[in-house]
Formats: sequence, C-alpha cells, structure tokens
Amino acid sequence: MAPILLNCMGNERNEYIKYVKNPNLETMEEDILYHLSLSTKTHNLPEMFGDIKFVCVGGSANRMKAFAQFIHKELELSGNPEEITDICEGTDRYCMYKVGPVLSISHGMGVPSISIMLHELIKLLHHAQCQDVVLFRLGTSGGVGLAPGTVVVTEKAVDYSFQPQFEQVVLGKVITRSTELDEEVASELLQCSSELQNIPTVIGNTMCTHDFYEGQGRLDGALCSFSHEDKLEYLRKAYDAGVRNIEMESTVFAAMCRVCGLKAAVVCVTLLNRFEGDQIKSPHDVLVEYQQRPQILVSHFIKKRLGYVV
Ligand SMILES: O=P(O)(O)O[C@H]1O[C@H](CO)[C@@H](O)[C@H]1O
Ligand SMILES: O=c1cc[nH]c(=O)[nH]1
Repeated sequence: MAPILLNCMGNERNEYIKYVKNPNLETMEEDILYHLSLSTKTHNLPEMFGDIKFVCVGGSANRMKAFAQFIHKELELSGNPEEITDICEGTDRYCMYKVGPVLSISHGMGVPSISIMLHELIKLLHHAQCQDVVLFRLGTSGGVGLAPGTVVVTEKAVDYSFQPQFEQVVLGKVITRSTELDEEVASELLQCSSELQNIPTVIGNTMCTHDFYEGQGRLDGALCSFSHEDKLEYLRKAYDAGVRNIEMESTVFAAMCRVCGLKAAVVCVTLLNRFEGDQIKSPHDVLVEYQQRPQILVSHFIKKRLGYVV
C-alpha cells in the first residue's frame, strides 16, 4: 500500500511525487523557500501552483515578465495581461509570474544564481504536487558559426571541455552529474520551428561557462591572457565538438532537472557570431526581437501540447 503523506497544508495525499531527491525534506515541519519568498506554512502551494504544466526560466526579470504577458495573450486567458503580479515581490532576487498552467521565472546570470532558484523551484513543484511538468530555459547566447538571431535548441549541454557533464563541489568533493536533456521535447521543438516563419532554428550542443568574458574566450574583458589566434582555435575546437552556442546556465539546469526526473529543454537565441567578434553591437530593437524568438517557439510548443493548435 502506498504510504499516506501529509501535503504542505496538512491534507492527505497518497503517493510520493519524486521531483525532490532529499529525504530530509520529509522530516521538516516547514520548508521556507527563502529566495522565492514562499513557505509551506504561509502559502497553500498546491492551490497556488498545483496546475502548473510548463515552467519557463530565463536570466532577465523583464524578459520573463514580457513572456508571461505574451503567453497570457497567446492562451487567450481572461484578465488584463498588463496587470499580472510578481508572486515573488517579497524578494528582489527573482521574479515569478503564473499564467494559467505556465510559470515564468527569472534566474539571474550564471550557475550559482540559477541553481539556487532551481532548488527552490523544484521543491515548490514537489510541495504543490505538480505532475508531468516540462521546463524550458529561454535564453540568449553567443553563436558559434551561426548567423545572429538563430535559435539553438540544445542537444547536449556541455562544459568548457565539451563534455556533457556538470561538476558541483559538495563537502569539498567534486560530484559529476550528466546533463542529458529530453530528446522528445527537443525534437518536438524542432518540429514547432518548422511550422513557424522567421524563427531560424538549429539543434546543436550548448557550451556553458562560468564567465562571459575570459570564460567564453572574449578578447574585450578587463583581463585577457590569450591571443586572437588562441581564441579562434578554441572556438574551432568547440565547433568541431558540435557546439553551436555559448551561455552560462545550461549544464546545471540540465543536470538538476535530469536528477529530479523533470523533462527539460534549453532554447537560446544567438546575439552574435563569436567567430566574427565579441561585442554585441546589434541595435536594441533588433536584440529585443531576437529575444522574442525562443518565446514564440516555446509558446507554439505549449499551445500544441494544450490543443490550441494542431
Ligand atoms: O539571456 P540569459 O538568459 O541571461 O542568458 C545569457 O545571458 C547572460 C549573459 O549576458 C548569461 O546569463 C547567459 O547565459
Ligand atoms: O555571447 C554571449 C551572449 C549572450 N550570453 C552569453 O553568455 N554569451
């Protein structure tokens, strides 16, 4: 017989939801999701979030608010999309908007920032007893041999040595986790891109770095310890290993979702071709339009899954 558990508001539920992999959580009276400004005691998480089916994350708070407003219109939901409220307004670390079955959350820049958000988000999905959730990272990136504005659906999220792995230091020891993403979701996204106009999309490997400048082989940081030739050689090696774009969160995103049994995809637009330069020179309106491309693609995916389009 399945064990009887109490959910976060004290009601019975009779099956384990396996999104978290931490037995300590079961013994805690209250779980405070500090950086999201939510808690199992002060919020009815199943009521607030139990119907979530899609979670979209991205670095910038403005982008994730714009995405929430966009998906609100696309799903033709009632209410004014301009009036959606930030669920995490009690903190300025992250923003979070819920639009029907879609949650849109910002994660800031880099692995430490997204990983804190993911710990609390995954616990939130667990406490809310969400089922069959798909996560997307909607980001920007530097292209490797691609025209600016190309959307890359990540096949493998790889580290600086082009390996599909994420290394985390735990109690002074390095733990290595696989960064495999969901193949079915990636191929469904590619199919979606073929049904849309003006969303040039490729599938390829995404390299995740811990820095935007030296870590991505840029010559224009405050520090630079290598030559133009060294940079091009590294980018050529990356290209030969299947890397088509570079960003700063994909490996930990893929690794944490995978361990927790959550289907996930990474969809990033390229802002420049790194073989041609380091500075992002496109005008603001062009960059805004580029950033909408992953949103349009993922919105199409969501609408297809929900039966809005066939
Ligand atoms: O556009 P976002 O989602 O922030 O992603 C990319 O942009 C930031 C660097 O400018 C890094 O966080 C990188 O991963
Ligand atoms: O070159 C780029 C552009 C956006 N984000 C990155 O991490 N790198």
